[in-house]
Amino acid sequence: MSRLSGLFSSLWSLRSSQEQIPEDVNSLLLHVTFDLSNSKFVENDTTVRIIGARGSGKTSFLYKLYFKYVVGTPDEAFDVMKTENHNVETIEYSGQSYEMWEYAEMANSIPHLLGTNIIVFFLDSVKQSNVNVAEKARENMLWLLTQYAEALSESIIITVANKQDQPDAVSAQDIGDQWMKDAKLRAALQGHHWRIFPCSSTTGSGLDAILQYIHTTRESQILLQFSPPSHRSLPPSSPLPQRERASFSSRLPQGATARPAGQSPLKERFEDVLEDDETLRKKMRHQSLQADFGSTNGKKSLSQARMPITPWEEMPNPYHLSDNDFKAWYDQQRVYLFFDYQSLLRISYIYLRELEYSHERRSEVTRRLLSNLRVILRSIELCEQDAKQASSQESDQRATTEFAHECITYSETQTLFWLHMVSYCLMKHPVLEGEDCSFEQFFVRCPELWDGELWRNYYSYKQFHAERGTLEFLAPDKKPLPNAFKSSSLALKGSGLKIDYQIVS
Ligand SMILES: Nc1nc2c(ncn2[C@@H]2O[C@H](COP(=O)(O)OP(=O)(O)OP(=O)(O)O)[C@@H](O)[C@H]2O)c(=O)[nH]1
Ligand SMILES: [Mg+2]
Repeated sequence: MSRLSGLFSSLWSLRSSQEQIPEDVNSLLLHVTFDLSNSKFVENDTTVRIIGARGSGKTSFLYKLYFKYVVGTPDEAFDVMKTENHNVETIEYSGQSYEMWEYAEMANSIPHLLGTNIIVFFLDSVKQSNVNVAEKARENMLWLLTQYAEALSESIIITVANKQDQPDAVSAQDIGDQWMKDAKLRAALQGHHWRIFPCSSTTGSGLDAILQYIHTTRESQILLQFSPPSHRSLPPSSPLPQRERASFSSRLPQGATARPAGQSPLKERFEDVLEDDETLRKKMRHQSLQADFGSTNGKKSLSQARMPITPWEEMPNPYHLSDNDFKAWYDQQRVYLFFDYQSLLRISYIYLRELEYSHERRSEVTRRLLSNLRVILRSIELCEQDAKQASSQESDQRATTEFAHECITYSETQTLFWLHMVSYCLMKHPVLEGEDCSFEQFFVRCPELWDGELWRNYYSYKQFHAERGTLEFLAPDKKPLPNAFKSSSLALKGSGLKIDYQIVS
C-alpha cells in the first residue's frame, strides 16, 4: 500500500501543479458556466473522467486497469486509500493511450468534465438496493447532464455498476431499467452514447468490456468527426404507463417457426424476406454500428464491426420509444430489446392508422407488417441465443436475465387475428379529429384489447396454436371474426371472417 499511496501522492503533486483546483469550487463553477457561452470545449481526444459516489470503487478501478495494462500484472494485489482529490494514469489500449482521471468528489471534477469526451459514472451496486442512494445517483447524473447540457453534448456516458462480485449487488440490468424508467434522466441521456456495464474493480471482471467500448465508440466518433448519431434528433419519448399486460401467446415450441411440411400457398411467400441466420446476424451488427456511430459512411468495414458488448442497451425497449420512432425502427427491421403482445397491437394500430392517409393497399401494408415482424422476432431470438451463449462462456448467469422480457413468437394466424381486432376497435372507437391519436390513448379507449385471451371467443386453443397456423392464416373455428371494415370498403363488404385470409393469400 505504501508504494501505491506514494505513487498517488507523487502523481497528485505533479498534476496539482498543472491544474490548480481552487478550494472555492462554486466560484470556479460560475466562472466556467460563464465561459460556456463563448467557447467550444475541445480537449484531448482520449481523456476519460471517472466520477461517482465515494467508496464506489473508482480508485480500485483505475489501478486495476493500471496493473493490467501498464504493468502487465493483472492479478497484483493492492490496497487503496480514500482519494484526497484526484488520481490520474495513462492506460494503453489497442494502440491508443487514454488519460484516465478519477475524482474524489463530483464538485471538484466539474471544471474538468466540461467538454470531456468520456465520462465514466461509478455506482456501488450493493448500495443501489437502497432507494435513496439509487435516487441520489440518478439525481446527480441528471443534474450534471442538464446543468451542463451544452458543454457535455458530445460526451460519451458510461455508467459502471461496480462491486458485482458481491452477492447482494443489484444487477446492471436492474439499475439500467431504473435509470430508463426515470423519464427526466432518460431524456437527458438521449442523444448521448450511453451504456451501463457490470464490473468488479477487485476481480477485474468487466474491465475489458468497458475499455473496448470506450475505444470503439471514441474511435468511431473521431472517424465521423463528431457527426451526430442518427438517433440524436429523435425527440424524447414518454414511456407507456404500466398497465395490466395480457399475454399474447406463450412461446411456441422450439422449431415452431420452421416451415411446416406441405404445400401451403404461403410457403414460398417469405423465401425472399427472411434471410438466413448468418445474414440476419450481420445485419444486426451493422445496425448496431449505425445506431452507435451514426453511419459507417464506408469508413468502418463490417469486418471491423463488433457485436455490442452489452447488446441490450443498443436495442431499445419499445416502451421507451415514441410511436414515430417505434414505427421507424420497425420499418427498418431493427431489433428491439423485446417485442411483446402490446408492441404487436401498437404496430398494428400505427400501420392501420397510416393506411387511412396513404394510397397503399391494405394487403401490401399487411404483408409488410408480417414480413417485418418475422425478421424482427427472429433477430431478437438470435440475440437471445448469442447472449446466452456468451454468458455461459463467461459463466455469468446474470447476463441471461437481460432477455427475460415477454416476447411473442411469430404466428401468422395470431398476428392477423390481432391485426383484425385492432382494425375492429379502430372502427368501434374511431380517433376523431383533434383527438390524441397516440397508441397509448387508443389502447386506453379499447377495453377489448386488454384481454389477451380474446381469441378464445373465436378459436379453439388447438386451432389458434396449430403449427400450420404459424405461416398461414387459419380461420376461426368457433365463430366468425367481427366485421372490422367500413361498409365503404366495397371489395371487402360482408366478407367479415375471411377478410384477412383474403389479404394474405
Ligand atoms: N467487493 C468489492 N469491493 C470493491 C470493489 N471496488 C472497490 N471495492 C472496495 O471498496 C472500497 C472503496 O474503494 P475505492 O476504490 O477507494 O473507492 P473510491 O470510489 O475511489 O472511493 P473514494 O476515494 O472515497 O472516492 C475499498 O475497500 C475497495 O477495496 C469491487 O468491485 N468489489
Ligand atoms: Mg478513490
